Amino acid sequence: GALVSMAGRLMRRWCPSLLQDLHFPVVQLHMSRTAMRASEKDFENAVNQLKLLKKDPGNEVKLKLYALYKQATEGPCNTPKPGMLDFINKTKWDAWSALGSLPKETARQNYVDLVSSLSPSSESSSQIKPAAADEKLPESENVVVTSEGGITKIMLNRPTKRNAITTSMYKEIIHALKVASTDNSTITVITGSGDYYSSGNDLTNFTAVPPGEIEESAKNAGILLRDFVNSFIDFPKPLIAVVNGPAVGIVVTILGLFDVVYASDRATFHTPFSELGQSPEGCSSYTFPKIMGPTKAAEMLLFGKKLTAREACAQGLVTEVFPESTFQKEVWTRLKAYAKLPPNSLRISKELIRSTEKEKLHAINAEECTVLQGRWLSEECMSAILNFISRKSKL
Ligand SMILES: CCCCC/C=C/C(=O)SCCNC(=O)CCNC(=O)[C@H](O)C(C)(C)COP(=O)(O)OP(=O)(O)OC[C@H]1O[C@@H](n2cnc3c(N)ncnc32)[C@H](O)[C@@H]1OP(=O)(O)O
Repeated sequence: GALVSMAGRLMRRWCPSLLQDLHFPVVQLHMSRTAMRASEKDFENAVNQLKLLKKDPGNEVKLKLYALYKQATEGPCNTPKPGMLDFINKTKWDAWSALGSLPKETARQNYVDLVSSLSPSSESSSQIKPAAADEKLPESENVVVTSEGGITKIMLNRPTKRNAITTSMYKEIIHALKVASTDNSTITVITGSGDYYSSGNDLTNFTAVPPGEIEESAKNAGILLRDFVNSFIDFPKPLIAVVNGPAVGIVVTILGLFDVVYASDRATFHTPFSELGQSPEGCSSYTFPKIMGPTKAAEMLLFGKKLTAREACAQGLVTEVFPESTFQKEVWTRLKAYAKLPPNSLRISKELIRSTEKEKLHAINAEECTVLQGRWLSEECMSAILNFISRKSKL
């Protein structure tokens, strides 16, 4: 005990030197610039962007940046572990080593994402604006965004297609979340219009691709998916899913990134990835086993077991189930009360609950997108999608 407390005191005393030390990667990166590939341009920009930060991001973030930088430029940590009393180098070594075999490309991307989350626009939005008159946000036909009474509601509005999400809808949702993260609202809600919550990815997203552009298109879809999921990982306010009906694919997998999930007893939860020749996304390969245990998660993610709302609630994926007849009334009454809570307190509490996982989630998201990109080019996936289009298969 005495040794630990002495170590703590020394660590606190040595903190300034830890901070200085962590600037090291920036310098080293510039020395090795010529060795970079074109795809590393973003990484280089991120390093430059970091130097423009006005606010010190704190030791914890600097340590993460250090570890990601080392992983991105040198790969997994295989240097000898510094001695017990070499606190600073041991802390840095631990952070780098904790990234395990994270691919260099993923580390680079995570570094870029982390720096972008620290950018001046994020800095200035760390405080919620004082309450002002309720405002109407720009609307599109398929993603309808409204803001009223402290609640920003993002509604998937393509009921004739079971609210399947098109490429432009992904972009609209990303934009809506970005706006909601700094608007006057206290909480943000995602829901669907009509009978379905959403049937997930619009399977025709992949069918309008000219031959010869398939790989490029899979790459772009991977980037879009990564950005989409990142916007949920980073969303700073309480995020609530109001699952009004059946939910399929991506809209189910990202539920692990929501703070609260309310479901009608008519809702079902289905992740048919194997059937589609695909693999899990939305960080579900990590969040589902964590939420429901590995064997229940495997039944859903590997074998596409469809859960009823009550089963999903018993597994911890859903917070509470309401009878369809009173679903909207009960849920919205509750949400209106929650939206009256102090917004800054909610945001700070969410940060406490979620911050320790953020970096890991970004890494998992990047990895899942890389794997999926490969899956989309596979024979298994292409024929599953063609089967759906030609109506030979329905879930
Ligand atoms: C950036 C890329 C990210 C990729 C990662 C995401 C992965 C996923 O989300 S995987 C999950 C994909 N979703 C599906 O596989 C669902 C496919 N849909 C169905 O199986 C069924 O449509 C149903 C069970 C959801 C509903 O069945 P039913 O009530 O009988 O309705 P219909 O099948 O007649 O559908 C009505 C209408 O809607 C169209 N539609 C439904 N879902 C989709 C979809 N996911 N993609 C494209 N279109 C969809 C369906 O084609 C019908 O259209 P019309 O024939 O024009 O009426």
